[in-house]
Amino acid sequence: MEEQLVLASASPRRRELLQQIGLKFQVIPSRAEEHILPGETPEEHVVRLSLDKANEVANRKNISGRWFIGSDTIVLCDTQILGKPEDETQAATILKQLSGREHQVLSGYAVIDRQTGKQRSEAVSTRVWFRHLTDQEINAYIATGEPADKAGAYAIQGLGICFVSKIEGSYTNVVGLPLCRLTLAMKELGISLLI
Ligand SMILES: Cc1cn([C@H]2C[C@H](O)[C@@H](COP(=O)(O)OP(=O)(O)OP(=O)(O)O)O2)c(=O)[nH]c1=O
Repeated sequence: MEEQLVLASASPRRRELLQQIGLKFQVIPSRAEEHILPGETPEEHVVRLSLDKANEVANRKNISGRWFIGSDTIVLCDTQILGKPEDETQAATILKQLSGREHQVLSGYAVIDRQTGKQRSEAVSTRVWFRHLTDQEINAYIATGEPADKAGAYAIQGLGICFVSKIEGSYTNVVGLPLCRLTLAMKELGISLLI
């Protein structure tokens, strides 16, 4: 029997986080578009995209499964939304901006129950402080390839942890899914978990 839970994501980080808590699920990357709409707040943005990603997969006719999870992660610095860098130059600009200061990582999640039509969604924020980074460190970090597909051009679960002097809030939220909040929402929608 196919798994009833579907992760609508191409992110290996999200897959690993759900595996970490013992869940069995299908992984189907979403094809939802990721544009910022004029006037929407960062919180509204990540929640909308999370819902779009989950709904896009849930609405496909040939897909089995009952519950669909979508998520989106952005970095907020100086009220500016920093997504995934388009190239190495942009990665360097982002890392220089984050150097020596605090930023916010905002992840949205959405869980949709296709059987009952019920859904839960929310934006969760984590505060992260970076120590000062030299240009040499930034260039060496970019050369590792790690920043390429990460919001804010770093990975807290990788080498990027060396830049983090302090964090306040959920760690898994920075990696890509706020597991504490998400699992509460999953329970409310009837998904059985070990705890
Ligand atoms: C800040 C940070 C982000 N990230 C990653 C998580 C996400 O994969 C990515 C943000 O991009 P997203 O657009 O949220 O996700 P995605 O395109 O990788 O996958 P999908 O839309 O299919 O779910 O940044 C880390 O892995 N570690 C970090 O420390």
